[in-house]
Amino acid sequence: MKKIGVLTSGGDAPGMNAAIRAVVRSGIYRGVEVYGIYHGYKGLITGNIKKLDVADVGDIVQRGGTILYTARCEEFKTEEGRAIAIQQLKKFGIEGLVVIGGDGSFMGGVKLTQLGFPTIGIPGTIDNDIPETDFTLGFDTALNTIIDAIDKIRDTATSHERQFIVEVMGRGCGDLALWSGLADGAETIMLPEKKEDLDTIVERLNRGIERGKKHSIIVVAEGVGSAYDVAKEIKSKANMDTRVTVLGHVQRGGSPTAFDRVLASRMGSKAVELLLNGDKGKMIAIQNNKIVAHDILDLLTKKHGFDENLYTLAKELSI
Ligand SMILES: Nc1ncnc2c1ncn2[C@@H]1O[C@H](COP(=O)(O)OP(=O)(O)OP(=O)(O)O)[C@@H](O)[C@H]1O
Ligand SMILES: O=P(O)(O)OC[C@H]1O[C@](O)(CO)[C@@H](O)[C@@H]1O
Ligand SMILES: [Mg+2]
Repeated sequence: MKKIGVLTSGGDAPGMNAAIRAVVRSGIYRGVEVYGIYHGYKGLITGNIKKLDVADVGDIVQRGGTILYTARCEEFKTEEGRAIAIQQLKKFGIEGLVVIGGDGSFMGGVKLTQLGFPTIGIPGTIDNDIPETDFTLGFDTALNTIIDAIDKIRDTATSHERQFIVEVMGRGCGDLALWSGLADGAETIMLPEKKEDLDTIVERLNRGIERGKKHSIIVVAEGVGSAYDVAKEIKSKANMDTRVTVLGHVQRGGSPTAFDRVLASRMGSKAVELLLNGDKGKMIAIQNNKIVAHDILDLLTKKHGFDENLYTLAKELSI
């Protein structure tokens, strides 16, 4: 293999740039040319492709977002779209591809692999919703952004003796809510994986109030529903002064943490190594601090594991 490509696809995540840098530099170090494909699969179809040199990925390890831009591309889901993409890859002489993104992006990669075009995935999404990896790129940074925000919210919650409902991202996965809730000592954590009825939650809040606790933080994963609805229901069940904060896309930005930068570097290098060894249709993962690879079709039949122990611990510590 003499030329490989790299693209980012789906929602962006801090650490994607560090992964792009690692793919480009590991590729060049191993003697191959590396091409950046802009705007995800859309750029593959339109041929928005450019050779990247060592200097092109300088000064980006610390930057959030993705210098390659990202997109969701409906056309790539069609056979015709993918046929054009393959033509473009052939035109540029690119023989292997690293896809940095989420589960949808990996499905796209698998389709390319099935068409005889080797692809390796790197999990990049703040949600941490990918099976068979302990962490995805961006999760740790987003977590730290959330914690910083909740610490600030707690100051005002304490001063005004209010109950704050904070909505964090995570469409189908409650990891951001669970980890931030535990790290911030939230009184209640609401997750899509663990439905708890509001009466129980209100009872617990009331017990706290009886003990003299005048404020509390409730962290809600977006997959559970709107924080505004939760606040409305709490108000209807108990006379509490509530406020809502929806953290939104601020969670997707910012300079990646050291953890995400190191993870991105390890994953990017491993992806290139695998591709050049003739591997395909695999996703790089981290398990017990080891960088490993899993068959994408296999792993997409599974669900990201819910950490029951962490949930129990969070409950234990917020009695
Ligand atoms: N089944 C599929 N076949 C071919 N391409 C796909 C498929 N599913 C998704 N893709 C491609 O991958 C892109 C990104 O997918 P998706 O919007 O699901 O995001 P993702 O990678 O799962 O990231 P996230 O969910 O973290 O935002 C799609 O817009 C499409 O171009
Ligand atoms: O606004 P967008 O780009 O559609 O993304 C929103 C979604 O992306 C995620 O942050 C994952 O990247 C989800 O938690 C959220 O629902
Ligand atoms: Mg997804």
